[in-house]
Amino acid sequence: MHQKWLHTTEVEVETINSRLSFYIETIEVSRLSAMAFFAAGELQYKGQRFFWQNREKTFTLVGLGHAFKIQNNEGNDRFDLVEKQWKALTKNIVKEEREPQPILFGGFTFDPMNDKKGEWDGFPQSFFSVATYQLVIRNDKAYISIHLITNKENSLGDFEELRKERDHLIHAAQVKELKTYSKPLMMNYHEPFKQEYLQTISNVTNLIKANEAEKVVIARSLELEFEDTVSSPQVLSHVVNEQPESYLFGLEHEDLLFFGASPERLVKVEDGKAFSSCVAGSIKRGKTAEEDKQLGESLLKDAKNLGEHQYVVEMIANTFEKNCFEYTVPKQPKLLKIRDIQHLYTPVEGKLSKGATILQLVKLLHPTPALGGVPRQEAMTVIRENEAMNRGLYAAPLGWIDAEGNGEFAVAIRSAALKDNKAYLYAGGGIVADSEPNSEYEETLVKFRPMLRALGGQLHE
Ligand SMILES: C=C(O[C@@H]1C=C(C(=O)O)C=C[C@H]1O)C(=O)O
Ligand SMILES: [Mg+2]
Repeated sequence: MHQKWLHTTEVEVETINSRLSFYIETIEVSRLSAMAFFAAGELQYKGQRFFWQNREKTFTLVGLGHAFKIQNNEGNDRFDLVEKQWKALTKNIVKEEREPQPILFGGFTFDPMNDKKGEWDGFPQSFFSVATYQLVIRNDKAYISIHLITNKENSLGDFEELRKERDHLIHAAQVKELKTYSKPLMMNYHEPFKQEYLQTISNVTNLIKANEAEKVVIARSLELEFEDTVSSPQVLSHVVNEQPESYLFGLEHEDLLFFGASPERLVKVEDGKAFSSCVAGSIKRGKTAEEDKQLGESLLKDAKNLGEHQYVVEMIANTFEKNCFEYTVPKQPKLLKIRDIQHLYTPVEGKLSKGATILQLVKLLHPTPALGGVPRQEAMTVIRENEAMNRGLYAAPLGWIDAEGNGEFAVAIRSAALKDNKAYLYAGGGIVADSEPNSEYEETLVKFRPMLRALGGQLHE
């Protein structure tokens, strides 16, 4: 194994109420499979792992174990609180050139005011962690960092143990865990709220016609049951192989795995530049190249879908207007084609004003009208009162930040929660005055496909 020692750092950090030492050691390793590294943590770190890959596949991140958690149930203050604690934790870290830094990974649930019971019971409104073992693959190089954050006086012995364990994990990832996984065996497929969903869509279009809101995104869930408990690497490996054009993610919290393949960026910040994307308006892929092209062209001209899209463009442009000294928004949407569906897509870019940060943008942007609606508060009330489920992290901001203020959040759609031998799949769509219950229903079926496929479920036409 080729190894290059980088550095060991000890910094004193004052968090909200205690003094901690932050030990970091990063080594470069010969390239290894991120999935195999994730799988190597199956015994020791199950329930404390995460996986992330950006759309361009230029950045892959895996975390095993929690060196430190930042979590809270503080409603609207949750974004500020995570930012404050992360700053406190990292303010003394000395940046070394070109090395990956400690990364904070996690998400903010869709709606802290939703109290419906279900698979998300016990999940915090904000849940982030710094991994004990962090794998970063970037620019074709792989780095593994050990993070130890402790209030103990002398932790060098503990750190030595972590080094041994790291070497076992690397060995397992390179030698033992390169498996191919079969699809889980599905026993039951429930569409629990189909009639309610169709009814809700017609109720919501009536509310919209009565001017109680302009656009509301309504979602529903599917429940699958499997013969056996399904493991995280098993489903993630299928998602990774089957959805090359999306953000790929998996986040474990105790016995729940939330995972998915989303085409939608909420916000990315890199060296003071901010990027967001408006993704709303959908049509299926064609069976032939010609049909696909025709469907795409009709989507680009369709008034109902352009309407859905425009709400998102206006809101994101408005947020960039207030937080950037310079920004661009193309006048016309393009097509974003992914395996199962095509969307209207408008990228937005800007240069951040002084004081604007990625977490502030997440706070301001979430939920965009692609996932919530217009006006925001009215739409959230309609969602809360009309959806049968708790969205948890579905349609919510999920991603990472580093100590320098760089990071990226996707909108966690095309996603599912896995708990024991059950999976809950989520999909929704933007409802406007001229929405049709049946075609919205069809749209959700298309949006379920990526996760249904990864889980070995049947595919609807
Ligand atoms: C809500 C979802 O997707 C969102 C809704 C879309 C629509 O209604 O056209 C398109 C893309 C997403 O912004 C979902 O996939 O569950
Ligand atoms: Mg739609």
